[in-house]
Amino acid sequence: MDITTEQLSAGMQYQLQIYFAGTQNVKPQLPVSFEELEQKASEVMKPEAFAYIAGSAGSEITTYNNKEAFNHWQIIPRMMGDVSQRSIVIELFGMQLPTPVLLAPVGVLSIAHPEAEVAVARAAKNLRVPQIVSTVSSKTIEEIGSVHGDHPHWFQLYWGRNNDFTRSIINRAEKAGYTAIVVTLDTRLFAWRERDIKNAYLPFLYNEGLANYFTDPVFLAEVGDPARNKMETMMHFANCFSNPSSTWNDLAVIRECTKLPVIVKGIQHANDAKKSIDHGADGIIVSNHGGRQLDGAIGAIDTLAGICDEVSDKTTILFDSGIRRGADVFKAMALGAKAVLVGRPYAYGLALAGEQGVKEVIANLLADVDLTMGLAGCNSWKDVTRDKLHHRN
Ligand SMILES: Cc1cc2nc3c(=O)[nH]c(=O)nc-3n(C[C@H](O)[C@H](O)[C@H](O)COP(=O)(O)O)c2cc1C
Ligand SMILES: CC(C)CC(=O)C(=O)O
Repeated sequence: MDITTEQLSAGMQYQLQIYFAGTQNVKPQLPVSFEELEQKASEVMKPEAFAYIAGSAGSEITTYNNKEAFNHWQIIPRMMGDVSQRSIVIELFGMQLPTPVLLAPVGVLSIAHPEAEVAVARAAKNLRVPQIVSTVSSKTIEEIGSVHGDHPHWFQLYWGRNNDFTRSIINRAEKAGYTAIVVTLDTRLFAWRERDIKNAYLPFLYNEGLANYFTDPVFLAEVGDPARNKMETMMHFANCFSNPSSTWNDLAVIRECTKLPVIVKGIQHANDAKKSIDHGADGIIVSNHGGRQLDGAIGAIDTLAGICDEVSDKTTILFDSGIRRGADVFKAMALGAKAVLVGRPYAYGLALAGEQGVKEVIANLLADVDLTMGLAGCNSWKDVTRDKLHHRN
């Protein structure tokens, strides 16, 4: 009997196409493993731009902990269930999405590729994966939003002292079709990043990542011509970018600005998860910013179980920081996440091959997710439960 492609799983079909291309001497364009991808990106990018993306806070132990912590959780596979009809579809904020992966907000992407977030948007739309667009994107939220059209795209807010700017930028995001607002809480201070300090490199000082500020009526009304006085412009940017004196009660400002779901990013403790719910957030992203903010922090995946135990019946929980492979996605979902975000891997894909590079990196990850689910003996995320994991300790 011939095996039809319909009988093959998505992940296997994808993999067989790669092997088949190999018989014609066509090899994948990009390295498949994250470690080789990162290495290759380091060879083609400007050293200071690569260091900005790859780097983390201080000794970079938090990024190491993120990776290591995934090894604390080990998958216990089950045999001989029928896993021929798998689905990695999820539901998120009333929306059906074909996969559990979202593209994390990654700012200043013009340091990786001239088409920056616009190339990412094209790839995301093609793969039907939502993109979360950063306030400090290199292209404007309107340019990126117009690529997406009806395809889901969310806006990530850097929330500073200037409430008029906050209202203005949320309003622009709503008009440009963004369907959720992600408020990042772990970046109220800019971390001590040794690689960037050594290189004396901060992309904003080269106008990278300022597209949304330089097109915002509130920002422009205060600054006038941004080229006129660079120092003054930077002071206004800092004012709009962060506010270390804000407290939970201030979340009301954002809640009052929008009817869209508000999701807070950077939660690492169950009590903060509870606070965010009490103050009107519709969801949380358990994240330590990929290790880029607090040096010496706990590996992000190790905080997920406790947070899910406390609040998963009250809110929607997403996860990021260190997702590199299908097994990482499986573990986060088994611990209780409803979806995951991926950061650096797609930034490297972008640096190496633009839109096509982002597509390849994410398509590889999705095939791996599908195969991991099947090999673990699961058909859908309903089957991916805590009892499929063993905690090594
Ligand atoms: C170069 C770079 C820029 C980032 N910019 C933002 C940003 O603008 N807003 C934000 O909330 N998070 C930002 N992040 C953090 C990501 O959203 C995400 O939390 C992190 O990259 C996940 O970890 P991973 O890179 O290990 O996948 C950035 C991360 C990187 C690597
Ligand atoms: C302005 C920054 C803090 C952007 C960012 O989130 C990052 O570099 O991690």
